[in-house]
Amino acid sequence: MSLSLSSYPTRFAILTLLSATTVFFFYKSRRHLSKRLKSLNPISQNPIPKTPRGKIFFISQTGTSKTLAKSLHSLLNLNGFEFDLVDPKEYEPEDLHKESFVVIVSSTWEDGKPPSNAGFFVDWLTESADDFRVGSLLLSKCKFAIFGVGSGSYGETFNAVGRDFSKKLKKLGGVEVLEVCEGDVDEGNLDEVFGKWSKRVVGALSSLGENGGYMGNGIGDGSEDEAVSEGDDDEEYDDEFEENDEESGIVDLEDIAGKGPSRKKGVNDKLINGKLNGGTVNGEKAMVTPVIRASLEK
Ligand SMILES: Cc1cc2nc3c(=O)[nH]c(=O)nc-3n(C[C@H](O)[C@H](O)[C@H](O)COP(=O)(O)O)c2cc1C
Repeated sequence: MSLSLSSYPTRFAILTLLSATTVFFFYKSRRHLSKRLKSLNPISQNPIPKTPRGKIFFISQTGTSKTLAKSLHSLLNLNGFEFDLVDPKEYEPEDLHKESFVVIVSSTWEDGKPPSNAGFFVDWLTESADDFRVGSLLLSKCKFAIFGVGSGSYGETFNAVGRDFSKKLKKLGGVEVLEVCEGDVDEGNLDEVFGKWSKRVVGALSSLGENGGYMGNGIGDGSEDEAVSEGDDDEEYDDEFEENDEESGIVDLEDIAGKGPSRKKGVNDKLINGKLNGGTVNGEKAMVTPVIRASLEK
């Protein structure tokens, strides 16, 4: 049977073939175009991960530390560093491991204890730091600096809380970027000491920004003149950062890291067995240890 171009079936077959080819190439070119557009716009595919804003915690009974923390907050904002001023009472310490930079301004009270707004925060840190299974990498992404407010007349417990914070955060892997600064209300120069220390915080943040250790939008280049907006103090800031002390003693870190004691209701509510219910034991708020929590979430 001979095929003639003029025959109806042949024309129909050619037309069908042409249509199918056109549809195929149209589809292919659209896919190619959309792929190209995506590759030209990498942000839509790989959004830049959001680094959490820094946190300034004020731990204060009568407001002194809170006032100082507020002034540091203004100074950091003025220098382009994004920080939140936080009352630890309102903070979930379980989120600490997500923080990139934490500043604590804390006073010390009777018997070297912290003010009441830090009760849970301190208990959480103590439990976590004392539990060898939590490990020393829990806060390894968190850099921190501490300013203590106390009175020298209390002798051994002078600024005990600030020093204790430093020890516990370091034990959990936090990286202390400045030595604890111990302000003494009895000396009459607390504001001045705090002002100098604040400048060193700005300097440290500027240096970290350059090294990619902190993703604020700091405008300084690490020099004190540029980083600090007021004052004429020429004290050098200390930008030596302590290396993360990676001590061993970690048991099943994957299960436990980032899971210190929690006050999140959902977690506490899961503990039943007649012991814990609604996050309380005999009417008191329950502390869930990392170990209990890890086994709950398995
Ligand atoms: C009852 C009492 C106990 C104190 N105990 C200590 C202490 O043990 N160690 C210390 O360094 N300062 C101690 N202080 C001093 C406070 O830390 C100081 O007054 C500080 O300015 C309070 O800051 P705040 O208002 O931020 O809480 C104590 C003060 C009072 C009134």
